[in-house]
Amino acid sequence: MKNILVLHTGGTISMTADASGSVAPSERNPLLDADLSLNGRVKLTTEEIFNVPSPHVTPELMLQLSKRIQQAAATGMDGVVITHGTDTLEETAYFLDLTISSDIPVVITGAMRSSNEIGSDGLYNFKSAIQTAASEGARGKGVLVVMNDEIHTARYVTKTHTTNVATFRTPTFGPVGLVTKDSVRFFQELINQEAVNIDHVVENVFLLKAYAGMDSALFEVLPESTNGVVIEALGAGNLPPATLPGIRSLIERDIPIVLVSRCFNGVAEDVYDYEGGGVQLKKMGVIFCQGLNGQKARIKLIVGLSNGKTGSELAHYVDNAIS
Ligand SMILES: NC(=O)C[C@H](N)C(=O)O
Repeated sequence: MKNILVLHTGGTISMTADASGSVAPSERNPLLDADLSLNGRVKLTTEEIFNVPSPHVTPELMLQLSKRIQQAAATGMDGVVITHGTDTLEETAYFLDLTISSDIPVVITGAMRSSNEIGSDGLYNFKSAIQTAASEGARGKGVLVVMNDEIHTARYVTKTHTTNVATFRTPTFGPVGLVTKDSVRFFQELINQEAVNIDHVVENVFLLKAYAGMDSALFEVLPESTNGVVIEALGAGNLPPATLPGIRSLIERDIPIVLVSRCFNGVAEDVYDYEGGGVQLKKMGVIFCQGLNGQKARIKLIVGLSNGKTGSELAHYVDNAIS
């Protein structure tokens, strides 16, 4: 029998739709009444650690969740399942992946349809997540996201559709496993990454998206207290030339700038050697982050800074996304 800790945090999976179709938190989380012991194979211990829609989730709440999971691992739990709203699920999942050092399975899930809607996917995803957390194959694989029968890594999964139940996808690399009625199968090797220890989260790390004709205006209005900036750059990792004065002034202020691509697939690299091209940006000191999307790169920058990393150590930590 596996002892699994369930941590409910809120989101559509625990919400109810009213007669007009508007969705809001339920008076009582319907998942609390679900009997999902998988025919006596698992014993669930359930906590509502918080109950918020995921747009209300902050890095501070992610840290609280991370600490609770580490404590559960230290006190003998065999696995952890987290239910979460889908809007920021990928950010929480990646934050946990970067900060939890235990190798017990940690699985996060959510739902696209609330508990009383036709075709509600919550209970089913919850069951799949429990199955995964109770499986031997999930050990040592970092934080996993289970939705719609698929298993994805926290590092690369992203929400791709506003309503479709098949919203969670892993661009470029694909899912790492599959949940069937009775089994959990993994079909990709996972890359391990060492977790870092943090006891607080650094604030004022911003995310900007590049666009045709972008200039330095947004860089110039960043507050004095800015600790870091992530830019979703164009294509393989290029920016319009008019952004360069803004980039230069941030680098002169020792504010780390991390660059990812705004493209859905692929990695950012210093390929182009023209004004604003990746070669020039890298020479200026911009950190290229390979394979993460903007919101994940921001989480990684927050975790790195909160761990006290600076300079080349921070650059190595942030850019080392694939190897
Ligand atoms: N499907 C969902 O869970 C979306 C909801 N707005 C949330 O993230 O809390």
